[in-house]
Amino acid sequence: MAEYVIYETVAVLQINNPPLNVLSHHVRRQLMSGLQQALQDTAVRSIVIMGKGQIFTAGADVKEFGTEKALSDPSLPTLVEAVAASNKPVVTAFHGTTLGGGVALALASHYRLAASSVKIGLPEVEIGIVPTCGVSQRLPRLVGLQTAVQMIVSAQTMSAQQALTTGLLDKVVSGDLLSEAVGFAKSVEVQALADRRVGSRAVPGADTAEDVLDAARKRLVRRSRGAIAPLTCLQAIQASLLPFETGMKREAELGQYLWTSWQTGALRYAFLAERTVKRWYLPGNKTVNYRTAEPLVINSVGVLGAGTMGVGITICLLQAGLKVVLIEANKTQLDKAVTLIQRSLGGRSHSKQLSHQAMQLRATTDYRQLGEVDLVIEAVFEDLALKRKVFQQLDSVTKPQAILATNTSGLDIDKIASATQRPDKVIGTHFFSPANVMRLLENIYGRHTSPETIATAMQLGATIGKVGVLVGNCPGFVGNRMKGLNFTEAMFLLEEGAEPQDVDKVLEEFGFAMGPFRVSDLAGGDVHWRRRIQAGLTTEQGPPPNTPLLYRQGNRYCPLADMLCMQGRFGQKTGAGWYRYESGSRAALPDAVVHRLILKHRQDNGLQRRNISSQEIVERCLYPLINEGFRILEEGLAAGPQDIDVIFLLGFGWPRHTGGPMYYADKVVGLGILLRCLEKYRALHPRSAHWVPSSLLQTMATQGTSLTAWAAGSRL
Ligand SMILES: CCC/C=C/C(=O)SCCNC(=O)CCNC(=O)[C@H](O)C(C)(C)COP(=O)([O-])OP(=O)([O-])OC[C@H]1O[C@@H](n2cnc3c(N)ncnc32)[C@H](O)[C@@H]1OP(=O)([O-])[O-]
Repeated sequence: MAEYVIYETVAVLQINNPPLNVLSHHVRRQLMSGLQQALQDTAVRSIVIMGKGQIFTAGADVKEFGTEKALSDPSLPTLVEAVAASNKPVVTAFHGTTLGGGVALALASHYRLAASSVKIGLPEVEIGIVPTCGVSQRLPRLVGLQTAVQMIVSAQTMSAQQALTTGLLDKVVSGDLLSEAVGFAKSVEVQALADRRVGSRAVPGADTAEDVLDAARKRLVRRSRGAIAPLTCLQAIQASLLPFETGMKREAELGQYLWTSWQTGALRYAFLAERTVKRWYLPGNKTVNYRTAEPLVINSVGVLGAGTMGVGITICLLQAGLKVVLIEANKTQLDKAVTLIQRSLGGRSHSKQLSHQAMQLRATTDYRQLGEVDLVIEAVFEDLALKRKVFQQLDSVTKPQAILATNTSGLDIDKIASATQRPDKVIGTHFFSPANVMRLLENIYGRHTSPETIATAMQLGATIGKVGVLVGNCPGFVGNRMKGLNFTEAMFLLEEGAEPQDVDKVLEEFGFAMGPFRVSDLAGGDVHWRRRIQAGLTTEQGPPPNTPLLYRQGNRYCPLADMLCMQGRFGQKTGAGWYRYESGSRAALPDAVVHRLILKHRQDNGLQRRNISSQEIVERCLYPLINEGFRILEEGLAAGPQDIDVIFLLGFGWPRHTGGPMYYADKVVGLGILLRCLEKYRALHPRSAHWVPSSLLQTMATQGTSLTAWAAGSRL
């Protein structure tokens, strides 16, 4: 609701809709009625709009979008325009965070005030909408095109000080916001309003406008990769150069265009899915869930292994204010890691000027220092025997109630847990590289993992600013199990006629930041090669004895990646992989050596080259992965499609504007079309088991059920 209080001649309207003061229908109704009351009351000479609680407002109510409530009177545009039309001065005073619709109210007001700690932002582009309600028209008039583009198109938040400098704020206050706002409102009661109305101003620096917009357009064309919201938002900003009323009409048209696009639905879904997965439960036993399981309190964490992952994990633990004991047997490696960690946390190594966070780190080669930690994250080399040995040691040196987590990217959690006397306290915490940057934490429970251990790992994820997704135990877990198929098919496409750069280009146009071959070169081809060797699919010298080159373990197999690794071409780190890299450069250059290797491979094995369309590349690379997602749901390894989608959005660079693989299949491709496509490729490639449609997909496609509707019904 919104509260209405009078302070002498000032009417204060306070939004009170905890926790985030979103501008839901009942809030808008009360704000509107408060505004009307203040306008009618002759004793009132000015109006303050502010928020109660933690923040001013998180903006429009995203959960109302698509429902009748979003349009019910007063809609947000109606409320905002009523504020703009007020003939008494309106002062908006914000604190905490002010997003979207909150900024719209502020821009329509005559004055803007904020607490010094405020963060101001326009996240609309991230949920695929234009910042309407006049934001795209008023903001450039107030702060200029350059700043408006930065705020609207890149959704960057602004500090109070920046907002003051750019002219978005009239004043930053450090005292009590309510009394400051009331005092300020009183001081402007006699001021004329005409030039305080942002809509009546001209955009400053209009002579350089085209240059600014052109530069932004070029940047966006390069970066948007199929997402339509950023360029549409830019068009709305451009309309601010027109007379205000014309610009408002254009803003509304562009807003409607985005609103009705499928991408907006996908982005809104992604926003909500990231929050839905926090409400975790065991797919096979819903009684074990975020409500019934209590996490342990974690104050100190041990990290075992100071390689790239160990360092990244340590940084995010320290950043969250936890104490960390970092263990590494190799002293040189340990020292190197400490320097990296201190540098990243802003402290200087070997000086007294270490940041407070860096001072919470104890780095040692001595395992016994783990005796007092509450939880250990093991990040040693990806080798089952090694990890089992390490867990045996951890079991003996840590206190009995400590949780033992493994940062494996696909090894069997139960096999690791069985090396200890406390399998109930063993869990997988799969971080993604770089661990201090990537927001995903794939948490994997084993057969014996206790609810308390799961709750603790999920809570730890939230503490360190990650989105934790809980999944069951299977080779590769959810992410790598699905992703592996994408690369498998990408390689088959090389056998049939494509070049690595063709496949990468199509998938980058689809929206991925990098295609599968560039990703492989970045990650290092040797990582998966070792895994294939361990799985018995290949050897360091080539195919295992008596194995056909193009078939392994009953399935079609492409040996091209193995051939590259046998030549020491591991990707960027060796200067060559699927591409070649000039010294010091990360630019992937097509390589004649790879071209000849593929050509020879085709010739040697009688593989016919044909032209492969972009559509086929998308279908071949993405549909088996999606089919595997259905299998994962069928096997009860993920609670719902949202969990899978969040893993791909946050861990694998899946383009957000498509919602994630499962949403894309359900809402963009259509389950019926997906099923027919899988069947078509199954007939063409009978030796690839991943084309066999999952029975869950078959049932849903045949019954015409929507995956998202099915999931919404089954979610806790
Ligand atoms: C200008 C023209 C038109 C206007 C357009 C707009 O304003 S568009 C809107 C522009 N605004 C945005 O895009 C808002 C973006 N929001 C954020 O960035 C963050 O929520 C935060 C920084 C405000 C708080 O972070 P935090 O980590 O403290 O909290 P958290 O993120 O975990 O969320 C807690 C709960 O609140 C829920 N919820 C949050 N916002 C909204 C909302 N607007 N609506 C409804 N619900 C919302 C969220 O789903 C979750 O619910 P659950 O799952 O528990 O049922």
